[in-house]
Amino acid sequence: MAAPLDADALRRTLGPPSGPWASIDVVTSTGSTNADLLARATGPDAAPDRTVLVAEHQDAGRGRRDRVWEDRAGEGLTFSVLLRPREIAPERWGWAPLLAGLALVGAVGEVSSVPAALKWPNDLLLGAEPAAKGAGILAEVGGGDGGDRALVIGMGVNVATPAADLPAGATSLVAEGVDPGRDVVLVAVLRALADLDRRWRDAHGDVVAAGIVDDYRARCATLGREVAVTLPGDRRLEGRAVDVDRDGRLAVRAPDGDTTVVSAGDVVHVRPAAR
Ligand SMILES: Nc1ncnc2c1ncn2[C@@H]1O[C@H](COP(=O)(O)OP(=O)(O)OP(=O)(O)O)[C@@H](O)[C@H]1O
Ligand SMILES: O=C(O)CCCC[C@@H]1SC[C@@H]2NC(=O)N[C@@H]21
Repeated sequence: MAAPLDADALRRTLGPPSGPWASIDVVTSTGSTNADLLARATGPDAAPDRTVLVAEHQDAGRGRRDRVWEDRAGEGLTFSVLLRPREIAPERWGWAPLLAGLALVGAVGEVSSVPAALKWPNDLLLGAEPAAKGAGILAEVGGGDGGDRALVIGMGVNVATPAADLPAGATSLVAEGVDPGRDVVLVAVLRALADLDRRWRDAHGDVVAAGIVDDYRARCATLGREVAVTLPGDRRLEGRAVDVDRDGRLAVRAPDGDTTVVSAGDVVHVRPAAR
């Protein structure tokens, strides 16, 4: 097992006092860091804007649609951030997982030369083609409808997990031949995410004006590909992924030219279309 993450060292590295992050805590084990921060979204001890919670291990890590997120203590990086972007109307918060994806892809590029790209809506792909899933993102909204509403963005990154311990279809930085250290990856992600969050808030959530949509399109491996999108009720949509729009939705053009736009919250699966 790699060295445990040291919260004091992380705070020091991010600068006084922890850069833009209000607090950074590391726990040895928990169910889910997303669940923990959602529980602290509201109430007398509500977590402040820009709270970070890292777990060495989660025993109930979850992905989209209540899927399981697997990690092995000391090998993966599992953490969540709680944001209260009051400058942005909650209708625009759907960009959160895409923003986090941009932070991940930027951070991996900074700490390694492993090819990294985004699979819309919430996966980071690592390695040469065919790339595999190296990280996943789960964004959830907590708190009430009022001023205590909060965004919780969780990320699971396969850093030091050996290939043999990974679930099918997954990879890790170590499996791709580099071991930058979980602390180094975490600091790079938190710096990148803080920058993107600042740009997002400064633009009041206008991702076009902030240049965030263009950045996302440039890193999105889904665009230009033939995809099969499964929607609730076993509905299926096949065609070429042609755009990610200002609301973070994917536009899919069917062979007959009809274009359908799908939201991240609606999709069950996005897979390469069978040829
Ligand atoms: N450590 C891990 N690394 C990579 N993948 C994981 C890990 N733990 C769980 N998974 C996979 O991630 C899935 C959840 O992610 P998501 O809901 O994005 O589905 P997906 O399989 O990545 O996407 P899609 O079905 O659209 O291809 C889980 O069902 C599981 O298969
Ligand atoms: O691939 C997915 O569907 C998303 C996976 C998200 C996993 C992270 S690990 C930290 C945070 N806590 C959780 O329970 N899930 C997210």
